Amino acid sequence: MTLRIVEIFGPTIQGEGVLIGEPTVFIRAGGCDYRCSWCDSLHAVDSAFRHSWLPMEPEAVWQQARDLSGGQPLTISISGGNPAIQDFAPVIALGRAEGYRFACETQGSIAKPWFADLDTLVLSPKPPSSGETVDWAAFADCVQAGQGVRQTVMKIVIFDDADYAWAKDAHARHPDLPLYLQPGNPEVDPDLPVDPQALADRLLWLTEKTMADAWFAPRILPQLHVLIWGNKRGV
Ligand SMILES: C[S@@+](CC[C@H](N)C(=O)[O-])C[C@H]1O[C@@H](n2cnc3c(N)ncnc32)[C@H](O)[C@@H]1O
Ligand SMILES: Nc1nc2[nH]cc(C(=O)O)c2c(=O)[nH]1
Ligand code: SF4
Ligand SMILES: [Mg+2]
Repeated sequence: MTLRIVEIFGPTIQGEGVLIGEPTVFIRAGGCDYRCSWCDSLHAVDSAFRHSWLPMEPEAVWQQARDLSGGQPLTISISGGNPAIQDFAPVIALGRAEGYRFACETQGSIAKPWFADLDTLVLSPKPPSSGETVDWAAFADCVQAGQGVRQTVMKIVIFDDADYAWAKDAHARHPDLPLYLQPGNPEVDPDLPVDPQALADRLLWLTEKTMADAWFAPRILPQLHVLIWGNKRGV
C-alpha cells in the first residue's frame, strides 16, 4: 500500500512532550482531517502542497529512515498531518524487526489498529483556539487502540485562558494519561523568524498560571526545536 510522504528527516531531537530531547528520525505523512488555525505544519496539511508529497512504498520509507539513522536503532517519530489517515503498520513492522522503536503524533480523531504496535502514542486533542472540535468518542477509541503500548500520553497546546480551562476538562476525561502542556507558537511562517523572548513570555505565562492555580497534573514544556531552529522545516 503506497504512502503519501511529505518528508523524512533527521537525525534530530524530539522537540516536544514526553520524549523531548531524545534523538529521533521523523517521518511526516501528508494529509489531515483537521485545519487548525495555528498549524505549524501546513505543508503537510494544505492540499496546495499536495504536489510536493511523494507516493512511497513502505520499504522505501523504511530504507530512508534507516539510512538517516545510520542503521543505529533509535526512536522513529511518525507525524504529519494526521498519520492515522494512512497505514503505517508495514513500516513499523520493518523497523521493529531491526530493533527500532516507534512514536506517533496524532490528534486522536482516527483510531488505527497499528497504534498497538507503537512504543509511544502521543494524542494531542485540539483546544478552542484551534477552531476544531474534539470528538471525544473517537478520542477514546484511539486510547483503546493504543492499549498495550508502552506509553500513551496527552499533549495539549495552550494559547489562551480558554485553552487552559479546556485542558483541565480534557485531563478530567482521561486522568490516567500523563499530560503535557506546551505554549502555542503564534508565528509559524517558515520564512519568518520566531521571537525567542515572545516564546519565553508565553511559557512564563503558562507556567505561572498553572502554578498559581495549584494544578500539578501536567508537565509544562517549550517546543525545544523551535527554540533552537525557529520555524525551519526538516529539523
Ligand atoms: C503538526 S502536529 C502533527 C500531528 C497531529 N496532526 C497532531 O496535531 O497531533 C504535531 C504537534 O504540533 C503541535 N502544534 C501544531 N502547531 C503548533 C503551534 N503553532 N504551536 C505549538 N504547537 C503546535 C500539535 O498540537 C501537535 O501536538
Ligand atoms: N524536532 C522536532 N520535534 C518535533 N516534535 C513534534 C514535531 C512535529 O511536527 O510533529 C516535531 C518536529 O517537526 N521536529
Ligand atoms: S491536527 Fe495537527 S497537522 Fe492537522 S491541522 Fe492540526 S496541528 Fe496541523
Ligand atoms: Mg512540528
